[in-house]
Amino acid sequence: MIIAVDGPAASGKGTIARALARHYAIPHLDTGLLYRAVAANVRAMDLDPAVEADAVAACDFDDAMLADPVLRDDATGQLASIVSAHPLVRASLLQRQKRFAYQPGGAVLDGRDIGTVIAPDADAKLFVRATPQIRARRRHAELQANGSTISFDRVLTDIRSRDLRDSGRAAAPLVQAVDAATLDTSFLSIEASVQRAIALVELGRTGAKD
Ligand SMILES: Nc1ncnc2c1ncn2[C@@H]1O[C@H](COP(=O)(O)OP(=O)(O)OP(=O)(O)O)[C@@H](O)[C@H]1O
Ligand SMILES: Nc1ccn([C@@H]2O[C@H](COP(=O)(O)O)[C@@H](O)[C@H]2O)c(=O)n1
Repeated sequence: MIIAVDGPAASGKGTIARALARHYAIPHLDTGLLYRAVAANVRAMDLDPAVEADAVAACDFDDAMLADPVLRDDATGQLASIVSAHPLVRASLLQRQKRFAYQPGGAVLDGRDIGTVIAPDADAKLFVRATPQIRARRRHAELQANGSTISFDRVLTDIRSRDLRDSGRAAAPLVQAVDAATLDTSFLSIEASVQRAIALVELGRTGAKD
C-alpha cells in the first residue's frame, strides 16, 4: 500500500506519516529532508540557491546525511524552499522518491507533491492543513525545545513566505490532489489527528473519499 501525505510547512504531516508507517508497518520517507539536504550542501559549498545550476550541483548526497539535525533548522527550511523551485533539482530527486514509493510492500511518503507527482496512483492520499498561526506556534515550540532562540514572529513570517513560494512555483507546486482527503489538524491533538488519518486511509483504500 502506498500512502501519500502532503501539506504545508509544520501542518503535522510528518507526525502523521510516521504514525501511519508504524500502524501499517511500512517504511516512511520525509521527502522534505531531500530538499533540505540540497539546501545544506548549497550553503556548505557557498553556492547561490537561486541559480539552478548551483542547486543541481548540490544534489549529490547519501542517505546518511538525512539524519543530520542541522537539516531541521528554520534557515535550512527556507533555503530548501528556494532550491526546490528549480525543475532540474526536482528532476534529480524524482527517481529516488519514486523508487521508495513503489518498493515491494508499500510505503508512506510525506511532502508537497507526493499525491500529484511522485505517487499519483497512491492507494490513499491525505492533505494535511492547519492555520498559519497554529503551525507557527507548534514549530516555534519545537525549535525552542531544540535550543533555538528564534522569535515567534520570525517563524510565522518564514512559514508564510514558504507557503507562498511552495504554492506559487511552476514546478510541482504545493496543491491538494483532487482525490486527496483533507485533514485539518488545527484543533486536533496529535493522537486525534493520527486516529483521523487512519480512518481516512481506510476510507481511501475502499475507494470512498472525504
Ligand atoms: N495535532 C497536533 N497538535 C499539536 N502539535 C502537533 C500536532 N501535529 C504536529 N504537532 C507538532 O507540530 C510540529 C510540526 O509537526 P510536523 O513536523 O509533523 O510537521 P510537518 O508538516 O511534517 O513539518 P515540515 O513541513 O517542516 O516537515 C512538531 O513539533 C509536532 O510535534
Ligand atoms: N515533496 C516536497 C517536499 C519538500 N519540498 C520543499 O522542501 C522544503 C522543506 O520541506 P519540509 O517538508 O521539511 O518543510 C519545503 O518548503 C518545500 O519547498 C518540496 O518542494 N517537495
